[in-house]
Amino acid sequence: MGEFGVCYYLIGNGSFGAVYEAKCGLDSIAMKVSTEEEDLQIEAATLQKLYYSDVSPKFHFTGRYGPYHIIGLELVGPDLELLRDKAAWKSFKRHTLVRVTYQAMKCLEAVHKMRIVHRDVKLANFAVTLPTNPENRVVVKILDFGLSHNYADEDGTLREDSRNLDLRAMKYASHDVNIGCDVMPKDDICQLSFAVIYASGFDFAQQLKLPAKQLLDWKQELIRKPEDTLPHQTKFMLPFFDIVGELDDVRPINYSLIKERIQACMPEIDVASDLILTEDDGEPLLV
Ligand SMILES: Nc1ncnc2c1ncn2[C@@H]1O[C@H](COP(=O)(O)OP(=O)(O)OP(=O)(O)O)[C@@H](O)[C@H]1O
Repeated sequence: MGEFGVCYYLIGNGSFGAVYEAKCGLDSIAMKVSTEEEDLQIEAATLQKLYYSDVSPKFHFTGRYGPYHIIGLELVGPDLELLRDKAAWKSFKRHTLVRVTYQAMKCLEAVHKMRIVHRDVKLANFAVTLPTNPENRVVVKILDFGLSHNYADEDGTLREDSRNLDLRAMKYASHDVNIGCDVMPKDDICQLSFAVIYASGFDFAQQLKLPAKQLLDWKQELIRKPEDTLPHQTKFMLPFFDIVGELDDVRPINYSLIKERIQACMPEIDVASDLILTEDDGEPLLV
């Protein structure tokens, strides 16, 4: 119990801090607490830019407590890593996977529209909203802008990141980032495609343990020949992987076409239809 009768519960742990739920009566918010001032400032500024896009938790305030920097933000529900972990066979069902991919793609589209690259796209950095309606409908939101970067000015001039982060060693980075290229929007989408493979039940953690060269080759093959490289449980999403493989840093990204391709992965359902957060044996289940 903290000041003013506020209760704090730990809900997430990160590399440099933690995320708490702060509960005061019926009101709850999330508080992200970190020792990394610059990353948190960038995150706060990015969340403010994205406030009206509705693809990230709403920004409430920033503050400081001793050595800790704090962001108060909208509390969301479970993240996709946890939901995958709780799902049977540690995989989303196909109809859930295509809807999740569609919504995650919409998040990236809104982020890129602001000339921001996220650079840390993974299941743990997407979460569903808290259900506030009787049908438990939820939407996917994108979290954690600590590594994000405003990569271009309004006139399109590319901007350097003064933090000089070396993202080459990031195992789940895209092939191009691993070989030293700057992260551009297509690399966020490529990281999303890895998250999709993981969400389909593939043991991606094991894949990441491959020697660096082998892992790099696999990523390249995924771009060149997704039909031969995709694990069997993700093959039905070939139309999506085909278009991800065609993306480059020169031509503008056609987000509508990518969303059409996600729809083509499962024509029998509407991929833009609602996700429902329900429970199975007391565990959260996304359908
Ligand atoms: N607004 C929020 N509402 C509820 N839970 C949240 C919220 N933001 C983050 N979380 C939870 O906390 C976890 C860690 O959050 P986040 O990724 O922002 O922190 P981080 O310190 O940057 O983590 P990492 O270093 O692992 O990337 C998330 O995976 C999610 O489970």
